Amino acid sequence: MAERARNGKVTVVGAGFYGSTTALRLAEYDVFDTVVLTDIVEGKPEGLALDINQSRAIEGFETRVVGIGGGSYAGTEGSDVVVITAGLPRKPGMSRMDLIETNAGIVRQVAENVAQTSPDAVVIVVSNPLDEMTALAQLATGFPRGRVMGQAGMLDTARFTNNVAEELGVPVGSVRTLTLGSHGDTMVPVPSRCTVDGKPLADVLPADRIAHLVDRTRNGGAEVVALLKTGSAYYAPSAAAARMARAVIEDSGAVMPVCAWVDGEYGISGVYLGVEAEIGREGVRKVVEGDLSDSELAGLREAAEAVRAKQADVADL
Ligand SMILES: NC(=O)C1=CN([C@@H]2O[C@H](COP(=O)(O)OP(=O)(O)OC[C@H]3O[C@@H](n4cnc5c(N)ncnc54)[C@H](O)[C@@H]3O)[C@@H](O)[C@H]2O)C=CC1
Ligand SMILES: CC(=O)C(=O)O
Repeated sequence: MAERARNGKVTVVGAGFYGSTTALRLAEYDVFDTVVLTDIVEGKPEGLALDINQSRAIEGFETRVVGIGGGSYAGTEGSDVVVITAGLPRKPGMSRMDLIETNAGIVRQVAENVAQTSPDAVVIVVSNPLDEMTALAQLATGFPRGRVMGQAGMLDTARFTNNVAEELGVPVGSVRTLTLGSHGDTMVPVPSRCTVDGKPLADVLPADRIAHLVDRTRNGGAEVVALLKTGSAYYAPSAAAARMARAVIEDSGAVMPVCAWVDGEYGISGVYLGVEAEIGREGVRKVVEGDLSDSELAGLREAAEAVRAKQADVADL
C-alpha cells in the first residue's frame, strides 16, 4: 500500500480536556508528521501522548504524538500550527468573561513563548473569553493579524446545525447553518443562511421555533456546562479546532466561520470577530462577506462594538 504523505508539526498547548481531545483528533487525521501536546503539569502530556501513540496500531495512523510537561517549549520549535487551549474552563453559573483575568495571564505567557519558538506558526486560540484572548494572542505574539485566529464559529455553527436537525428529526448532513459574531452574549446565529435539504429554514419551521433554536445555540456552551457540573464542552470544540488546523496544514482554502481580524467587511473595521474566512497555509487568506438580513447585520455590528470595547482593554491585562 502506498505510504500516505504527512507533513508539518502542530503544537497543542494545554493538555486538559480540550487540548487532549484536539491532539487525538489531529493524530487520527494522519496528515501531520508530529503532534506536540504540552502543559505546565509534568507527566500529564507525556502520559497522554504515550496513550495516543499506543492506539496507533489499532486505529491505523502513523502521526506521532510527543508530550512535553513542565511548561517547557523545548521540542515545540518550528511548529507550523499552534492551538492554544491553556486556561481555566468555566463552572456552572460563570460567564466566559469571568475567566478573563486568569486566562489573560496564561494566554499572554503562552503566546510570548510561541512567538519565540515558532515564529512562523499560524496560531488558533480557543481559551476563553475567546474573542478577547484571540486579540491578546495577536498582541503578545506580534504576528500578522491573519496568522492569529480564534475558534468559536465552527463550534457555534455545529451546535445550531445539531439543534435544527434534532428539532426536525432530520440528518445533520441535510442541514446548513451559520453563526457569526462573538463567542458570547452577542453571538449572531444567522437563520437567513440556514437551509434544510436546500429549503430555507423559514419554509420548514415557524418563527417562534427558529427563535428558540437561535436562543439554544447562543446558550449551547452553558447547556453543556450545566449538565457536566465541572468543566466545559470538549468533543465538539476539539472537532472545530482540529478542522481549522487541518485546513491550515493542507492549505485547503476551506471557508469556515472563525474569529478573524475584520478590516472593512460588513462596514466593520479593526476588531477580531466571528466571520466566515478562507483558511490556508498563511492562516486567514481573506474574510468572506456573505448576505445577511438587516437585523442580522445590525446584530453583527452590535457584536463588533461589544467585543471592540473589551479587546481595547486586553493590552492592560
Ligand atoms: N473557544 C471555544 O469554543 C471553547 C473554549 N474553551 C476554553 O478552552 C480552555 C480549556 O478548556 P479545558 O481543556 O476544558 O480546560 P482544562 O482545565 O481541562 O485544561 C486546561 C489545561 O491548561 C493547562 N494550563 C494552564 N496554564 C497553562 C500554561 N501556562 N501553559 C500550558 N498549559 C497550561 C492546565 O494545566 C490544564 O491542563 C478554557 O479556557 C475553556 O473555557 C472550551 C470549550 C470551547
Ligand atoms: C466553553 C465554551 O466556550 C463552549 O462550550 O462554548
